Amino acid sequence: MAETIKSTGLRGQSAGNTEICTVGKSGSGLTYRGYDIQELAEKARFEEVAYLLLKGELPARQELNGYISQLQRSRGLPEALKKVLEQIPSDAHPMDVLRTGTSMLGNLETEQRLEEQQAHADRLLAVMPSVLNYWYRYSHFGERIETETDDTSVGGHFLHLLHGKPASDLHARVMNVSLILYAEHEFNASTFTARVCASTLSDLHSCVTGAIGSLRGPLHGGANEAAMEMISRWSSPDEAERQILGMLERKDKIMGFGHAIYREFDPRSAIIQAWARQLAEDVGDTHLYAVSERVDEVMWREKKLFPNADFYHASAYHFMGIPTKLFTPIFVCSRLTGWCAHIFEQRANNRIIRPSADYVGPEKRAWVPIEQR
Ligand SMILES: CC(=O)SCCNC(=O)CCNC(=O)[C@H](O)C(C)(C)COP(=O)(O)OP(=O)(O)OC[C@H]1O[C@@H](n2cnc3c(N)ncnc32)[C@H](O)[C@@H]1OP(=O)(O)O
Ligand SMILES: O=C([O-])CC(=O)C(=O)O
Repeated sequence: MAETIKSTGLRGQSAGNTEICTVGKSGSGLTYRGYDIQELAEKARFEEVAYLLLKGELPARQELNGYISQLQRSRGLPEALKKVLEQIPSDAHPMDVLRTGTSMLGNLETEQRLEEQQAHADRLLAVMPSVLNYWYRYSHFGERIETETDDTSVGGHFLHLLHGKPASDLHARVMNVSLILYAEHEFNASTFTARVCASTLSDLHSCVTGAIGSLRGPLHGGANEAAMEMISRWSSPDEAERQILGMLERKDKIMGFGHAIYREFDPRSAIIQAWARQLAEDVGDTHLYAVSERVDEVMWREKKLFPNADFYHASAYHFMGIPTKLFTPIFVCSRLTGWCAHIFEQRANNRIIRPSADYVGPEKRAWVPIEQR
């Protein structure tokens, strides 16, 4: 029995090799192709990190400039995809919109051969903010927006499409860091979904569509939205503390805390926390950031549970005027890079992923005719 519980959720079991990322190893505990997350968040552009993950090495200056131009040129939406997006109601969850948008794109720009995989991954990276914001602005405000902007960064472009004006330097900087932090995380649930799908030799759009479905859940990417809904209910740190103690008493899950691999801290949290603090000062926030810090303190004091990547993303995104339901879709715009890198890796050394199950159902028994049941 103890063995069954331990192995639930495949925890602690290796499911394969990867050259892309380490999680929970020495140092800061998170590296992308050998580069430490802290250094990447401080020094890199997201487009450089995307290049690193998808193509294996950091780009030289010319390669980076070329990549940025390529992404800029690939932001347009086919008319048939716009038509589909216009059919999706305003109360749909935006993760469902991305799932449908990716799937539709797979019908319009189908991956035919393995050699096309890089081009399709780059296209998805360029076009995902367009899919989301075209639907959002049309369904909520009746506007058919132009999705091609001059913005050089994916993060700045995203905010530009959302708000209809170029992002401030501070907001573009925070989006850059956020997209880097969310880009890759080894065999997490959504990436594993993508790899399982890739292992059947399916197409890239199917792998990404499945991964979006896995990321949507509140135990994974959906936790940033759930954390925002939770902290926005409380108007002071004292109220937050009372409510959290009550939730812990009732054995409720506190969204944005804990992790399947990290045991003491998630190295991404302190990085986005510092930006959330700066944004709080920038907008003159009077309580939301303080509420977040108090929840963090109480969770550590009571349970030795720490904020994961999602918790401080909630207040950071909120301070940039991003609607809560778009939080997890931003995660998609970033994690696409990790998913696609893993799809490539799986394809390069493939064997169909097909584990076994321990049967715990009824013993073999006799068929009962329907009249006798
Ligand atoms: C980007 C990301 O996807 S990061 C993860 C985002 N998800 C969340 O923030 C959702 C909240 N967190 C959780 O549900 C979990 O911590 C998970 C899903 C992330 C990890 O789950 P597990 O690997 O099963 O967690 P773990 O084995 O560390 O749990 C140990 C104990 O702490 C408890 N625990 C873990 N996280 C929490 C939490 N956020 N709130 C309350 N209790 C928790 C578990 O219930 C478990 O208690 P038990 O031993 O009495 O059953
Ligand atoms: O690794 C995990 O299980 C979840 C996570 O933090 C991520 O996907 O970024």
